[in-house]
Amino acid sequence: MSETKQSMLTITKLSKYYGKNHVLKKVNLNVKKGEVVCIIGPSGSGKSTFLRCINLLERPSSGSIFYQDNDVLDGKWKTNEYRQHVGMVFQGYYLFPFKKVIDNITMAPRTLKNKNKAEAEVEALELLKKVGLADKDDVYPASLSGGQKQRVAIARALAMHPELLLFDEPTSALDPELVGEVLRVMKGLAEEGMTMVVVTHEMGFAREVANRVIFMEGGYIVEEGAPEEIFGNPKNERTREFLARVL
Ligand SMILES: Nc1ncnc2c1ncn2[C@@H]1O[C@H](COP(=O)(O)OP(=O)(O)OP(=O)(O)O)[C@@H](O)[C@H]1O
Repeated sequence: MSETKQSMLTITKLSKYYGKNHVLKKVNLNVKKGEVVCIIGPSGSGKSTFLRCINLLERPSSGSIFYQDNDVLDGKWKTNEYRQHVGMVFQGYYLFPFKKVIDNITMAPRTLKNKNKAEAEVEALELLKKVGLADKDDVYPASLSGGQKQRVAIARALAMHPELLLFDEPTSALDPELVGEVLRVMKGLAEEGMTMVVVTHEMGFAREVANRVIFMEGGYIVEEGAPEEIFGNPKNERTREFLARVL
C-alpha cells in the first residue's frame, strides 16, 4: 500500500485568523489509519481551533484538508456527510437535555443514516454496554454524572461508525475522580484500532496511549514525536519548559 493510501487525514499549511489574531500558522498533520495522535500545549496555543477546523466547525483561512482522497474544503462534499466519517467528542458533551440517553444516541443514525428505530436502539444498547452504562438507556442526561455524560457522548459518536474520532479536551470539565472512567473508554477504543486525534491535558494518557504526541504553542506545531521522545527527551526548549510546568 502506498503512503497516500494509508493516510486517513492529510492537512497542509492550515492557517486560521480570527480578525487579526493569527491562531494557526501553516500547520501540517498527517494521520494514518489506526494511529492515536495526542495534541498537547499551553492554553491558547490553538489546539481546539485546530480540531474545530478539522471538523469544519471553523472554516480555515487557508491551507488544505484531505480526508483519504477527498478535498474536504472544496465544497463538493457536504459537511454532514464528512462528519459521518469524522466524529467529534467535546469537552462540554452537548447531549440533548430533553431526550433520553437512548434517543441521544439513536437520533443521528436514524435521521442521517435512515436506520429504523429498532435497529438503532439495539446498537445503542450495545454501545452503552461498551462504555459501561448498560442500565442508563432510559434516563435523561441531567441524572448522569459528568463522566457518565461524556461516555454517552462517546457512544453517540460511535453510533455513526466514524473512521476517525476527534476528542477536544474530553476530560477537562470533569471532577478528577471521574476522569479515569472516560480515559479507560478512550484507551479501549485505541486498543481496538480506532484512529483518534485527542487534544488533552492528560499527560499520562498521552504518554501511555498515543502513537504520536504533538506539542503546539503560539499556533505552531513546535515538536512532534513518539511519546517516549516527547516526554523522555524533548528536543525543543519550549517543549521542555511546558512539560516541566505541567508534569
Ligand atoms: N471563536 C473565536 N473567536 C475569536 N477568537 C477565538 C475563537 N476561538 C478561539 N479564539 C482564540 O484563538 C486562540 C486559540 O484558542 P484555542 O481555544 O484554539 O486554544 P487552545 O490551545 O485549545 O486553548 P485551551 O487549552 O485553553 O482550550 C486564543 O487566542 C483564542 O482567544
